[in-house]
Amino acid sequence: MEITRENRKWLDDLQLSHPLVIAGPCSAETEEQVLETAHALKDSDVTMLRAGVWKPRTRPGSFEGVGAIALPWLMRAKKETGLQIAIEVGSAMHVKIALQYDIDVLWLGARTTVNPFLVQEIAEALNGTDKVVLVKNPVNPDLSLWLGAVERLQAQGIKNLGVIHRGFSTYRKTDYRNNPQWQIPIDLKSKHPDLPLICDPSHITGNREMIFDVCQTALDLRFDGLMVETHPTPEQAWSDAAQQITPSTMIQIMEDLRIRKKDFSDASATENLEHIRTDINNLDTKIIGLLSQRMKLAEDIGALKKKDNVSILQSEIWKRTLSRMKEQGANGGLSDSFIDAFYKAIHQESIHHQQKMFD
Ligand SMILES: C=C(O[C@@H]1C=C(C(=O)O)C=C[C@H]1O)C(=O)O
Repeated sequence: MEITRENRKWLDDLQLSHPLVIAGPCSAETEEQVLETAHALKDSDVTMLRAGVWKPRTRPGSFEGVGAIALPWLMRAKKETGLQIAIEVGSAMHVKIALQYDIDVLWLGARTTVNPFLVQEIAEALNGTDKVVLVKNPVNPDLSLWLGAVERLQAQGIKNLGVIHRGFSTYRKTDYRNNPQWQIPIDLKSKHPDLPLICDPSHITGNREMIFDVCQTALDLRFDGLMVETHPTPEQAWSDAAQQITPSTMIQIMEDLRIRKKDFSDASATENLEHIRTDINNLDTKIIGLLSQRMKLAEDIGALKKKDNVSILQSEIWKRTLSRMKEQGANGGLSDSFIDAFYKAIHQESIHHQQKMFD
C-alpha cells in the first residue's frame, strides 16, 4: 500500500496551527444535547463534531443509538456552528444514509475493522467518495488487519484517509479500558508517515480522569489529532458515561496540552545530543555483541543436551535467571515488565538456537 501526501491533503488544507480535534458525545441522544455540545465547542480549537448514531454494543439490550433521526440534528449543528460532522458507519446501509445527508467524515469502528467482509462492503458503498474516511484499529492488536482496511478503501478510490488509535482489548483487566500498546501506532507511523493518525483517549482510558495524560502522550508521539467524547452532562450520558468529559473540560485540556517541536533548534543542545547519541549507538553495538555471545553459549549447552538426550527447557534454571535479572534490573531502575518481556524474548531465542543444534 502506498500512502502519499495526497491522502492527508484534507488535513493539511485545514491549515491548523494545532493538532486536529474531533469532539462530541459518544451517542447523539436528543437534538438539544447535540446542539448544546456543538455550541459549547464552536469557538474553540475543535474542528469536527463527532456523535455515534448507530452504536455497536458488547451486550444486547444496551442503548444502541437513536439511528438516522439524529442526522438532521447533526446537520443543523453544522449549519449553526460551522463544525464538520463525523459519525461511525458499520454497514453499507449506514454509508448510504450518511452520504444522503452529506456527512463530512465517516469512521469505521474497531468492531468493523476486524471483519474484512464488512470492511469490503462498506468500502464498496463508499466507492469514489471525496468524504474523509477514518479507520479505527481492530479490537485485536493486528497492524496488518488495520492497514488492510485502509487498503480496501484505497482500492475503491477513496483518497481522504486517516486512522484512529483507540487501544486494544485485553482479557486481563488493566488500568486502561483498551490497552494503548503504543508500539503499534509507532510502527504504523514509521511505515506510513503521511497517513493521518488520530488518538481516541476516551476508548483507551474508559475513564475521564486519565484523558489528559493519554492526549499528552499521543501528542508527544506526534499524533496528528485527537478524538474525544464530550457530553454536556457526562454522568447522565446514555452510553460510556465514565469516559466522557464536558465541553469546558475539553477546552481546558486543549489549553493545557503542550505541543512539542518536531526537532531541536538550540545549537548547543544539538552538539550535546550528537555525543549522547554516539554513546547510545556504541552501547547498542555492545548489547547485540553480548547477546550473540550469550546465544553461542546456549548453543554449547544445546550440543551437550543433544549428546545426552536432555530436554531443552530447564524450568528451574530459567526461573532463577528471570528472578535474578528482575532484581538486578530493579536496582538499575528498569521496570519489572520490561525485564519480563526482554528476558522472555531472550529465553525464546536461546531455545530456538538450541533447537537448531537438535536438527
Ligand atoms: C541455557 C539453557 O537452556 C534453556 C535456556 C535458558 C536461558 O537462555 O537462560 C535457560 C534454561 C533453559 O530453559 C540451560 O539449560 O542452561
